Amino acid sequence: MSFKVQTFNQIAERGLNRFDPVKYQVGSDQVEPDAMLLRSQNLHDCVFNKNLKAIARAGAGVNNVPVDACSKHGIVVFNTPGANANAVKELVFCALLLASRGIVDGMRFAEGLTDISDSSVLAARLEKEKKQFAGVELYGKKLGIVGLGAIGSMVAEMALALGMEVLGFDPALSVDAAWRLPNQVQRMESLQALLGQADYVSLHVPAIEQTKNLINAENIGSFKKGAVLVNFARESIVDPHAVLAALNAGGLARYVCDFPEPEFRGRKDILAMPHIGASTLEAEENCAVMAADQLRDFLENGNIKNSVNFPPVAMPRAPGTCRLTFTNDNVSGVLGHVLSVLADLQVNVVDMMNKSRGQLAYNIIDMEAEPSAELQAAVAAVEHVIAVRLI
Ligand SMILES: NC(=O)c1ccc[n+]([C@@H]2O[C@H](COP(=O)([O-])OP(=O)(O)OC[C@H]3O[C@@H](n4cnc5c(N)ncnc54)[C@H](O)[C@@H]3O)[C@@H](O)[C@H]2O)c1
Ligand SMILES: O=C(O)CC[C@@H](O)C(=O)O
Repeated sequence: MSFKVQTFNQIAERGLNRFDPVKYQVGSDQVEPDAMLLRSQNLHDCVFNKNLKAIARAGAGVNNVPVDACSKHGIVVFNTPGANANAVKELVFCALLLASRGIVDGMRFAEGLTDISDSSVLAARLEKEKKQFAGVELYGKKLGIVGLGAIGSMVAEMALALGMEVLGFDPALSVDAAWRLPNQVQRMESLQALLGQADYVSLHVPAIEQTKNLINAENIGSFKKGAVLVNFARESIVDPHAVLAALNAGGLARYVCDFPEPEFRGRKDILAMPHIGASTLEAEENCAVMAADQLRDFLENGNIKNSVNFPPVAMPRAPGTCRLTFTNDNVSGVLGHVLSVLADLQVNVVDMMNKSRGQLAYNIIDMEAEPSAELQAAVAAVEHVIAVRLI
């Protein structure tokens, strides 16, 4: 059994090393790959080859992957939940400080005093001018966190440790995420309520249809006067024109984000970084290793962990068996039909698992003996079966 994995973007070496070179050909030049491994590469206009079985996003957001189209073709899409959350949390801490203290302007000012060569003259000038760069402390301020998943919950913990009050809003909070959340986080019933009370607002929601322009011209007026908006989630979540208008009107004090826009240039009240929230050695390695391991387990065993469109499925392999996996539309009767095909071909089933998620169902069947050549085609021909593999 051998597989081709096509890579996009800079994938950490530690992740690439997880692929055994005897079984895998890995690289950006692979054609007709079994799987793709990527970071922010936009796949929306990509034409997928018929052999493609899986796409692994080494990161959290999957807005660069056409997930619905993948589901239609039975392509499993993975991400790496939480693997870069600490990196983003640390940069949010930095963003809160940058927004509150005269760090950037003060450093630029000091750097700009190039005409002063005497250090005591320089020190006297800096002492005289430093009042322009005075700021405020985070301690005692209110941080509103929108989206309390992997990153939001870590930001909450950090803010509480800094002595901030934390307000949270997440109407879709999972049970696991709720368990992770410190109980001092005050639950807000609406985004509006959070915006009205927070001194700082940090966004940690996915870029999906429901979060497009979540911060917009209608609700930007709800921010507390002088509040700071922090966006290390995605550009589509914030309407930049609404932010610019609020900054110009003095409603918002600062916008710190990971997504520069041409109109942001030269503004002292906007600090825009080049999408570096997850750009740490540790996060890049964590994401690459997790993505690679998930791909390997899927390609070699058909197991699925951390998919955004398929259910989680893992079945230990019964020794000496051959494994059939298939994806089907989640309608009744398909599994029964496939089992009758196997019975007609005199195949003995040793173990099996069937799970569904939304419109899709996924099945693993371990069979006693090596099946005849016609089995895969016979299963593929069953109505509502989308993809079949023999592993
Ligand atoms: N800047 C970067 O480099 C960087 C790095 C990692 C993640 N991100 C972005 O951050 C996002 C969040 O990452 P995560 O790891 O915390 O994901 P996550 O899935 O663990 O958490 C997202 C949370 O948002 C909540 N949510 C969804 N819709 C919401 C809404 N309308 N209002 C409030 N909450 C809502 C979900 O219920 C979930 O709890 C990612 O989807 C990605 O786009 C950016
Ligand atoms: O790969 C990156 O650098 C960014 C990843 C980040 O945006 C994510 O959604 O995890």
